[in-house]
Amino acid sequence: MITSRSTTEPTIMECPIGVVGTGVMGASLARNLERNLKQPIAIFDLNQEKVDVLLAQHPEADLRGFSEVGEFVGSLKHPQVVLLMVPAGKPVEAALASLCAELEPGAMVIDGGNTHYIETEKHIAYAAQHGIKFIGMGVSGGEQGALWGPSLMLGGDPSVWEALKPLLEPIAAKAEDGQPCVTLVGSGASGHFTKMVHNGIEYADIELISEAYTLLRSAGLTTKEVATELSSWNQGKNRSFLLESAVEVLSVKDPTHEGSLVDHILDQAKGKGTGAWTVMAGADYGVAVSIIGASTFVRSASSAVREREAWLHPEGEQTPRLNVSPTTIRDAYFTARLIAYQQGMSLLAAASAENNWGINLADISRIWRAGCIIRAGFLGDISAIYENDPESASFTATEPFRGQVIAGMHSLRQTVAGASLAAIPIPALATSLNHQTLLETPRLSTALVQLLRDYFGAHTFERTDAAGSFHIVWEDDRQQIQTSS
Ligand SMILES: NC(=O)C1=CN([C@@H]2O[C@H](COP(=O)(O)OP(=O)(O)OC[C@H]3O[C@@H](n4cnc5c(N)ncnc54)[C@H](OP(=O)(O)O)[C@@H]3O)[C@@H](O)[C@H]2O)C=CC1
Ligand SMILES: O=C(CO)[C@H](O)[C@H](O)COP(=O)(O)O
Repeated sequence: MITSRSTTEPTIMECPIGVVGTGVMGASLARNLERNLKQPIAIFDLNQEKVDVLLAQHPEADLRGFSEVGEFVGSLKHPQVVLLMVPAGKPVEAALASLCAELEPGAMVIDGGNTHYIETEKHIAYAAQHGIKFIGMGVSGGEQGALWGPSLMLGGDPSVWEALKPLLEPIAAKAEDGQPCVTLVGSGASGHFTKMVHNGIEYADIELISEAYTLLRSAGLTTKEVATELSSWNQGKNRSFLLESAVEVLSVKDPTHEGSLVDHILDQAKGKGTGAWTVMAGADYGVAVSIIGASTFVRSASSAVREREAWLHPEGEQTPRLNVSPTTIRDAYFTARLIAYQQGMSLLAAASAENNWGINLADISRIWRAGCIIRAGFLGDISAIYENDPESASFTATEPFRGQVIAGMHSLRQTVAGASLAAIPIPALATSLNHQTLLETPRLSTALVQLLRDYFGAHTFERTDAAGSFHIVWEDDRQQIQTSS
């Protein structure tokens, strides 16, 4: 059944793209596509009511609604292009299976949801059996971004990008220089991997801002004053969407009680999985994403209600007093934020090398300049560093960031020390300090780690003065033997 309000005639091969899933993101993206492509857009949802509501609420948009997959597919121009905006997991599998039965070989199915990249690899193989290209595409920007300009991270081959460019560039966010925030980030599942890492950085920055808020409150500022302080931080290259969002949410008064809304919010955060996936990917690829880890586990620890109750401090909710200035907290936050972005970039580089995805970090930082949740004023400078040196080991070790990190480390140290003495938990700031200190330390405690592993498990060790692997015959004469050259 066709439920389009825009036409009484059946829609056959008129739509350049169809959207499956008309929830928060799908509805906004369908409207964005219609507004920018100025062509009818097909929409389909298992929940017919959602389609009807969308059509009723937006009579100005030429959206063609369908309740039957065959008719939905029949409304698409060739090559057929479908954008899936359904929850990850079973809904993607179910939607893909029903589409593969209807679409013609050569069709393209884009999954714009937050699907785990390993699942994406399976979907690519499944669709290929039907001659269909499955494309994992990270979409960031939330509901408003989807409507007015998201950042889009596409994974696939160059022919897919050529075909989809005319559909995606018009709907993507535009950076200050007018460039659209969409690109082919690499092959295979790299689009979804990139979005996952984006969300990992999002977890870290949200936690760092939240810790800075707590510290500023402990330093004696009211919530209103914290909002003003954060607003003063949100300038020039330091500005970011998340800082701007913090200023906005901290300025909201509680609708039912005295004071700020934030004072009446339960201090137990949850997540939908992308932060944890980033931590697991870090472990898989051997990249320290420790700040993202700390930020993910804060949410778990905050929600461990029984354990927290068992340890609750007798002084209850008294705010500890912190003797660190707002300027020092600001510089600590700016420094930790750069270190967190670097961890995400390092993970992208490692996974790309391992999978031959061909991810270009300059392009990724370029398309994160607008539209996405982690957009920030300094991403243009990060992009320039990777443009100049695609193999750069670390943008933070390169100017202008190197000088900023060196200058900011003292503030980060003062802040972490002050918070520790005042018994204020700041896992993300503390982890940033430790991670950066580790990178700057000429000789680490991991020498003893090597030796202990060899002692109990004959895992061998490497030496500073000779190549190859060695083992000590611990239980005998403690001779050193070379196990490989
Ligand atoms: N919300 C956000 O800010 C962002 C979300 N994302 C990701 O985008 C994806 C979609 O998110 P969102 O729009 O928030 O989700 P919603 O739950 O709001 O919308 C999903 C819609 O898809 C429908 N649906 C489920 N299964 C099928 C199917 N097999 N065929 C057709 N329609 C189906 C659902 O119907 P029903 O209601 O009956 O279940 C629902 O209407 C997720 O992967 C999410 O993680 C990405 C970026 C930001
Ligand atoms: O994808 C997004 C933004 O780009 C979502 O906002 C993000 O996934 C929220 O994650 P969580 O609910 O786990 O905090």
